[in-house]
Amino acid sequence: MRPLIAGNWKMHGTLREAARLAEGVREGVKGADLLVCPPAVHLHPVAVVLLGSPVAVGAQDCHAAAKGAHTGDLSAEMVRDVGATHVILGHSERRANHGETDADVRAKAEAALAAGLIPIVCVGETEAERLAGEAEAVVTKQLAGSLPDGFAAAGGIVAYEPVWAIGTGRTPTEAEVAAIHGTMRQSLVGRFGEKAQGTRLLYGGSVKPGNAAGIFALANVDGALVGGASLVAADFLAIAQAFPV
Ligand SMILES: O=C[C@H](O)COP(=O)(O)O
Repeated sequence: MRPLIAGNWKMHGTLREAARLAEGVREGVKGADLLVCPPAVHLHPVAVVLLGSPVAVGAQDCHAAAKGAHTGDLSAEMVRDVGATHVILGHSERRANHGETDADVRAKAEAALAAGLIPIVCVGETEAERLAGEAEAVVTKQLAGSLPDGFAAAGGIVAYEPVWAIGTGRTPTEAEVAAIHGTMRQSLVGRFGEKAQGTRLLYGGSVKPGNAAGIFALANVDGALVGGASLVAADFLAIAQAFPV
């Protein structure tokens, strides 16, 4: 399957910096499918910069409701309307900072699918859970609770992001990544059937140009969700180039 390299810009940058970063990615794209996920206020201008290019645009969150009295929130339809095709859901920063549960993430993913957006649902264990030997159980439970029926058929994407690897420069060993991704594939195929063999499983957490090739060579790793390194166009593009195509 074609790899997807997604950049999560989180809460960084001015409008001018977002536009320049998008231009840099647009100028260097080749090979893998690329996606950039700017802050919500930059979604539309970044989508305009990337119009007609192979680089897709995604949001970092959306509300579960189609509309209503939800001050400060954005519906999946609004996100779609301004040019996004994807939405990251259930990132550990939202689970931790906004108390999002698996049920919340599932409801948001349902809203995303209804609006024609491809959800990228994030799962991952904390360091304490990893040390307790619970990583695979935690991830399996998060997948079961966070993914709606129809997720695989609609092209939904899963990102495995161990919480302790995000922004820390630390990563699991390649064997640990391969083990979790294999478990996720099994779990998805068990629930959704053979079509889940085609579900993209991204790895996220301190992916850099220097470690991308080793991670991408692993079975059941179909791309990456990149944070810090996606804020520098050359680094993001170098990560994309590391995928064996
Ligand atoms: O969504 C992206 C992840 O949280 C990874 O962030 P990072 O590459 O800065 O570790």
